Amino acid sequence: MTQTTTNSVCVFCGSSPGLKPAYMDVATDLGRAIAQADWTLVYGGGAKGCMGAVSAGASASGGHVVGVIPRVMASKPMPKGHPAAAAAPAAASTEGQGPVVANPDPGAGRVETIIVQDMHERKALMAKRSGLGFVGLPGGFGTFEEVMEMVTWTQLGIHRKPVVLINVAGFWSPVRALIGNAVSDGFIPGVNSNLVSFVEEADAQRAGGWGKATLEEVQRSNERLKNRADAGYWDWNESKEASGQKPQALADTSVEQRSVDVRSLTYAFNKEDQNNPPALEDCNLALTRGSRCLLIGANGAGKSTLLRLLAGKRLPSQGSHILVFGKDVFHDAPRGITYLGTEWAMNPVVRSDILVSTFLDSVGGYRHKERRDKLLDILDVDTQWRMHAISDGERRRVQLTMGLMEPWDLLLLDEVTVDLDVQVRADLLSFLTEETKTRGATIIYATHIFDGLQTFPTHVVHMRHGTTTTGEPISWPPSRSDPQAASLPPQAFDQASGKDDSDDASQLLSTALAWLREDKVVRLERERTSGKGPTRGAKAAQQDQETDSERFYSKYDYSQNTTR
Ligand SMILES: Nc1ncnc2c1ncn2[C@@H]1O[C@H](COP(=O)(O)OP(=O)(O)OP(=O)(O)O)[C@@H](O)[C@H]1O
Repeated sequence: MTQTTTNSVCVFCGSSPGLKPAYMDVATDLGRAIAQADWTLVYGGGAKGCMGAVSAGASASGGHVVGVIPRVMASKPMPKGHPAAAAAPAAASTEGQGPVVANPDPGAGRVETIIVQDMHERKALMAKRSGLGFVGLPGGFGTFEEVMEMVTWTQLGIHRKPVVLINVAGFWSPVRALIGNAVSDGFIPGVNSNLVSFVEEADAQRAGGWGKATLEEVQRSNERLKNRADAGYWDWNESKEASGQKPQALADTSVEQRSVDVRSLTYAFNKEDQNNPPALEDCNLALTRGSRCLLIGANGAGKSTLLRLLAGKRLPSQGSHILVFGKDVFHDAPRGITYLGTEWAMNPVVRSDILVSTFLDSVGGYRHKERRDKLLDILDVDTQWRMHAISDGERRRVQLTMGLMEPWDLLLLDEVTVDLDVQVRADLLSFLTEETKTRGATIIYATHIFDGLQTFPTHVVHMRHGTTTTGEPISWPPSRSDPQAASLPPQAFDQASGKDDSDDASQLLSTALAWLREDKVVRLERERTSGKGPTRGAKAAQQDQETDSERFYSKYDYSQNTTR
């Protein structure tokens, strides 16, 4: 059974416009309460009706909002017959100008959109991202179906999370009556009737609002379920293991079995600076021993920052949780973590006139002769080179020999293969794969170069704007039975990938390309809705005032008179 521990709650509700003000007010209040409690709101990604109100309520109060929306809804105008199309027949869906939720009021919060292929993937992902449980506001068929399926999954043992229905204006009373009928006629065991609970007007008055009362009920029901030994009929992981499939999630492995366990990780370079968002926010990453995980993300997505935090080089914000082999990396660092980053080559010491053999011995090469010699062969290093008189690629090979000589249990690689020639890179990747298979070592590798990597990773993680986009890493090669795979673009499953401008693209490269394009669209949309306009590119530059340097150089621009 899988259980995510982050404080997040998933809200199902209607997205039709023109709903009763009472419903809209409750939705707004719920969003606000979620933000104030510092929980993440996971919802269906719509901008109208209760959906729009709950997300606007949360983001206006500075909350973190995650919208999950199928691609077709995110990119097409409202179809005929949809209540929203009747309200504004000429307008394209605001759920969808581009693959981004057009939240009408992004407020101070962080609105994030995850595009999925279909409704099934949406539901699976929302279920996964909901840490504490599900809340049902008034809605139509879609809402009925979603809340009932989430209850069914708890009854079946697929997850263990409560459903709380907000009974504003008695909207859900018929459902309560229906459950009562099903219990008395023997369709639902009596003990399971409270898998669904209801928040009433009196609860709202007592708690000081519908939102607060609902959050209290979610917590109460969550605790109740946690302590119920008999909740859930079957063990789904057991049945997957029996059929030879890998268990889907790591959440059930003990902390000691995991090599890496990052939960709700947040980090700001400058905590005082309120204008800049943290470099990392709500990152989650859990791996078992022997995993090879690729971090994929655009420049500035937060890959290096995450790797440095994992290496214990920086102190994460309070409430963050980084364990490596069950130990806190900053306060109780475990042995066996090796971090190799690009900054090493900038250090003047490694550019001084020193013999490579002396250099390697100075960092303990003599203690690991066998591994050192193996690496000297793989990386094709001449021990008679002098560090100040070698190429960047050669210096990188020395760094890798040095860093990999001592056996490591967790290797954090930050783009250090960038200047290796293809043969050395391929041999190195084989060596690393072997290390994970024979010694159970774990590797996390951030790179922008995907050539020859298609078969390397066991997992991939997408980082977008400082956060991981899935609660757990996505298994690679991808499998449709992995719930995390819902956030992969279709190219990931396309054996004949390579149809776009990346000629000979592997599925991995096509996936990375699709993700990064989507990330850019999300960023541009976020900039547009924030009212700040573009912050990068020519348009942003045009908005800048003429600078002092521009004035200076235009005055003394001798290049105009120079013959080229
Ligand atoms: N020393 C620093 N001080 C302040 N902000 C920083 C610092 N280093 C990085 N950042 C910011 O943190 C964010 C994440 O940077 P990071 O280096 O982790 O990204 P990355 O994904 O590794 O990018 P790249 O692919 O370019 O290496 C960026 O927005 C960056 O501007």
